[in-house]
Amino acid sequence: MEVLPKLIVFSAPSGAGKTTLVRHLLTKEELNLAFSISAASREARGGEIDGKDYYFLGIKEFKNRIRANDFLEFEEVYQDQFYGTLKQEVERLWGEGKNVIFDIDVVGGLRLKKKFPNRTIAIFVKPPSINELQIRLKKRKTETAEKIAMRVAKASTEMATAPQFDVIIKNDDLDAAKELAYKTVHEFINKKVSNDEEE
Ligand SMILES: Nc1nc2c(ncn2[C@@H]2O[C@H](COP(=O)(O)OP(=O)(O)O)[C@@H](O)[C@H]2O)c(=O)[nH]1
Ligand SMILES: Nc1ncnc2c1ncn2[C@@H]1O[C@H](COP(=O)(O)OP(=O)(O)O)[C@@H](O)[C@H]1O
Repeated sequence: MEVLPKLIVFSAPSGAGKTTLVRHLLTKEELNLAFSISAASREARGGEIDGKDYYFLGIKEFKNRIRANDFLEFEEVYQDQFYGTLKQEVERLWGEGKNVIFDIDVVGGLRLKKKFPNRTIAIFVKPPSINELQIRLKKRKTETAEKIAMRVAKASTEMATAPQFDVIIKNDDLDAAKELAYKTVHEFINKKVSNDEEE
């Protein structure tokens, strides 16, 4: 048993606070984390940088990469909007000796856990209520009313997957959620686990 680089997965309905928690953990050098940059089928929007925010592949290239079996996991998260984790991204970060942290949807998160059961901790971020999700998304001002409605509509199905995760962090009081996230991740990355890469 060794202390191998790990996968730290944060999944949640949109607006629950996973990006906020992931960003907080990335500031903690002792956790030795690197963010997994996902591939997206859409083009970059203003201000977004290819290879930093996402690898913006475009739909044609994304589908080619699916056919080439280049993804560890991918999902059509919203209609015609594909997101996925490229195998080479995780290999790149593990090659640097980093623990890889993911901000991905619930289906993708559970898929990674199944692929690497020992090396992954799957964390579900639970909002106080679905109503609160809507309030947070409105306040965030990054989505149109239509997009918010689409995300909120999906939230109940996503909430139902929570029991399948290793840990549920309720994000009501943000400081308490940050503290629990830190403690959970710190403990897991120092744990000795057997290699399950082939499973
Ligand atoms: N399965 C999967 N989901 C992802 C991945 N990357 C991002 N997502 C999810 O896709 C959804 C859309 O992301 P979001 O940042 O809200 O949308 P954006 O405005 O297109 O960047 C969120 O639920 C993310 O967690 C990935 O690599 N795999
Ligand atoms: N505990 C909290 N209380 C109030 N607002 C929060 C809390 N956690 C996050 N937020 C805010 O809610 C919005 C959604 O959080 P974000 O991290 O972007 O969620 P996600 O990545 O899950 O979509 C952001 O504007 C964030 O600042």
